[in-house]
Amino acid sequence: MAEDLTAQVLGVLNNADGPVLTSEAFPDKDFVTVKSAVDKLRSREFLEAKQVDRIELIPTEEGATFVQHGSPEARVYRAIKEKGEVKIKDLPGLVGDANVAKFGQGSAFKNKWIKKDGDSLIPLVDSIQDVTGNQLKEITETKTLADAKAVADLKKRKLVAERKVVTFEIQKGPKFSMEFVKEQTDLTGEMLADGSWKTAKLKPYNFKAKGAATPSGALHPLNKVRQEFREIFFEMGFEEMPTNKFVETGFWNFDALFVPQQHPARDQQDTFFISDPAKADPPREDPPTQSMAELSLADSPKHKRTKSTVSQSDDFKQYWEDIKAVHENGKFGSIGYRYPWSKDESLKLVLRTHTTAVSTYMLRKLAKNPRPVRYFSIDRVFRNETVDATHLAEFHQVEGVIADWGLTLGGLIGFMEVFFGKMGLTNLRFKPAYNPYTEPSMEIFSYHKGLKKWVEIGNSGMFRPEMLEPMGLPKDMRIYGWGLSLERPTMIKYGVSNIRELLGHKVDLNFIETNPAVRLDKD
Ligand SMILES: N[C@@H](Cc1ccccc1)C(=O)O
Repeated sequence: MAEDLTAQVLGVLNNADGPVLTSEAFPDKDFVTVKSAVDKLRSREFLEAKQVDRIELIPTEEGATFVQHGSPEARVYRAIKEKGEVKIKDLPGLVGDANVAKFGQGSAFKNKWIKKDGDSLIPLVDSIQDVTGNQLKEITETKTLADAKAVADLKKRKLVAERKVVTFEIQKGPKFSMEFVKEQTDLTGEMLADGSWKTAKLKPYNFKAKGAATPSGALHPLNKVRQEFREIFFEMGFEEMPTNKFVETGFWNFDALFVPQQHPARDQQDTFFISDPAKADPPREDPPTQSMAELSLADSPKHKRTKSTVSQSDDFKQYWEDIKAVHENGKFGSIGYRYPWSKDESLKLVLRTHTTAVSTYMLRKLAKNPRPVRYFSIDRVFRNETVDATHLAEFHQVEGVIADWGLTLGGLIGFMEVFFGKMGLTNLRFKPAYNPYTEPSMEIFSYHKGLKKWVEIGNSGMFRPEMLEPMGLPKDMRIYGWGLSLERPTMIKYGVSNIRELLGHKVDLNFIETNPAVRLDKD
């Protein structure tokens, strides 16, 4: 830490009648030490200070030799004068330096101090004034030289250099006193009790101080992007679906969506199966309830139904039978997949592989009171995938569903343009794709300017009659569905190229705390 000069500075001011230059009062103290004492005293009005910058001259290394031995021309003159006559070839030996002899001779000729006489040199004058040597001596002593032309000359000859010196001109301030009492920053209980507050010197508030950063929680980037998506959905008239169940039956995750039981997605490689319990009760008219709040209430132990009260309504039995029929032999105008449908397979418990399971039971509920609706959800899904830079075994799915009469594929494309347009993605392409539960199906691509290529941003389609008709939805009702991951736009927005920097134990908490708010508009 810098030495505390406060007391000395006060002492200097006490003995002075006017302004004092700190560089003169404290020639040996470094600038930082002086500044810290001056600042401390200035902030409490013990002194007033003005910063004064000035340029000082200092002789260079070569200039310093002139101060010591005189200029080369003076050295040459003195050597010749002393001997009366000097052979040119002996001069270097006499002045002790070949360069000094060479340059000194030139200048001494120019000054008309010496002249040539055959191969000897002889003096022309009785005495000389070593102007350059004297100028450099003066500079060494006073750090300045009045003659500006001479200074320019010396600089050109690299005999002096300039140095900027920052100093303070200080004088007594309104609260000057020799006693530097540390100001109190707190009015404490003890001060009130013992009366010392009456005489205490309290430090005035500094209303300009920025204050220490308050430690606080921070939203994860995924949550910020999620919130942006939610706002887009709400703005477009969507209701949020209750997605707080990660475990589903194969029935709701696959069968009700017309995903055949042999479909590769239902493989151990793609789906996580629950081992304990491995199987569920037959699906029934149960939750989902209307809201998130109701759903969590229904899940609470107080409201938990016991097995004895579980029964399948006739209506639900019919749904179950229709799903079996539509897979096995076909129904509702479909020829089905023609394989023996297994009830056990549909009762297997899985970590949901998509939130479309939730959309499905919301649509089944809609069949009770068919009307145009717009639903969305943004929540976690699980896939037994090989983990790499862009894939984890779990991610968040953004999902939307629109039910109405008279919907067409053109309408879906138009809607996608509006929906993704709100995120700044305007240049879309649609590619025919396949989902067991939608026909037609389309993958949605957007041109990524940064990556300079088309990237897939979502999957969509119109739900199949094989899925909707067993639910009891009107035959002429059409339903769009689409899904995308929350991680991909988040990674693009925050410039994260490895998903492990976004989720998991390698996440830098500093990044989470300081990352900016996101705006899903044009890049
Ligand atoms: N479930 C699809 C998304 C989707 C939802 C609804 C309709 C069509 C597609 C997926 O996981 O990619």
